[in-house]
Amino acid sequence: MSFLEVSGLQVQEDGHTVLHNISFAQGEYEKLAIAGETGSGKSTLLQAIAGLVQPSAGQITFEGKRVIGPHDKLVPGHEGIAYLSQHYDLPQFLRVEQVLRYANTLQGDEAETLYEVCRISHLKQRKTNQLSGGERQRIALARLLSTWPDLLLLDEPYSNLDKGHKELLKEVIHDITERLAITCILISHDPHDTLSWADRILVIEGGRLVQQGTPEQVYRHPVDAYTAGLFGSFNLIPAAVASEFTARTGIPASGRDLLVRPEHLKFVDKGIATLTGTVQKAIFYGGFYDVQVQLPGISVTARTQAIPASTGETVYLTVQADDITLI
Ligand SMILES: Nc1ncnc2c1ncn2[C@@H]1O[C@H](COP(=O)(O)OP(=O)(O)OP(=O)(O)O)[C@@H](O)[C@H]1O
Repeated sequence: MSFLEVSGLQVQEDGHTVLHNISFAQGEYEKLAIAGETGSGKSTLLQAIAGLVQPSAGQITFEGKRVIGPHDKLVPGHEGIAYLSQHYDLPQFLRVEQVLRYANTLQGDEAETLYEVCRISHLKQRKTNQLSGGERQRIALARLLSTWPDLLLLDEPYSNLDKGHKELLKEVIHDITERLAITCILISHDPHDTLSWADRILVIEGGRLVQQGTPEQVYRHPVDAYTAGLFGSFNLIPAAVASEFTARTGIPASGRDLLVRPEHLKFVDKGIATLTGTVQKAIFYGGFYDVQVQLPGISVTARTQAIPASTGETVYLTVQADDITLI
């Protein structure tokens, strides 16, 4: 029995199918992230898991029991599952301590641990209208967790936070898993948040689950250009010029397009190069340069720590077989 099992889930809104036949399972304490472009159905998927959106087909099973949709339940939601919406709300003009007391089902020490984990112990005497966005969010989170759910669904928790509040919230989310033993699913549009945190990432495109895998798998071997683009920049090499790239790699010419990440195109000496080109321009990004190189038939971007040559000069490149994805 899986901790969470979603099978053949379909959701319709206003006559449109928003989620198509989604199936996956999550183990207890497995950190699952959901990635996808705006409008792909990520929030709808979390809301269906929370029992807040009615599936039109399929089912969701949590800890062995079916999650009931809002059409079949007087008070929508599931007591073991908490959903932190992008649009959370706090009561106005109350002291934080009052907000938490009204929601709280926990006893003294447990409640204090929760407030400590959420980094809000020092805010209890403040009024809710005297808080920053990051503080409000951590209080909303503590209020939600005071029912001590087994599964926490976080919908874009880092959007609209400055760097300091974002880093603090990352520590809070880490401690929610480690200290409170609550399993999390997280949506973020920033690949740094998902790649660095998740055990597994689900990629949603147009309401369909198009790939699931470890961060390394989805980053290094995306199934298509859409998935590749969610996690960073890439070069799309059309099949017509692909043989130049696969030369000396042992990858057979397959008539398919290739994906290569900029950092996987390496500047090398002429003797071991597979590609010869001309530097078009180099753009400085702080920790690295993106160098645009004109090859026969295509311009590519290679990422490097140091500019290999001046504009107009010849450079030599190579790429390893493992770093090429056929699509
Ligand atoms: N209640 C609803 N009524 C009609 N359409 C809806 C409803 N809820 C969602 N949709 C539509 O379903 C699609 C998926 O929406 P959803 O909010 O799940 O996407 P998302 O991937 O979370 O987007 P974002 O990243 O912008 O939050 C969108 O086209 C949206 O307009």
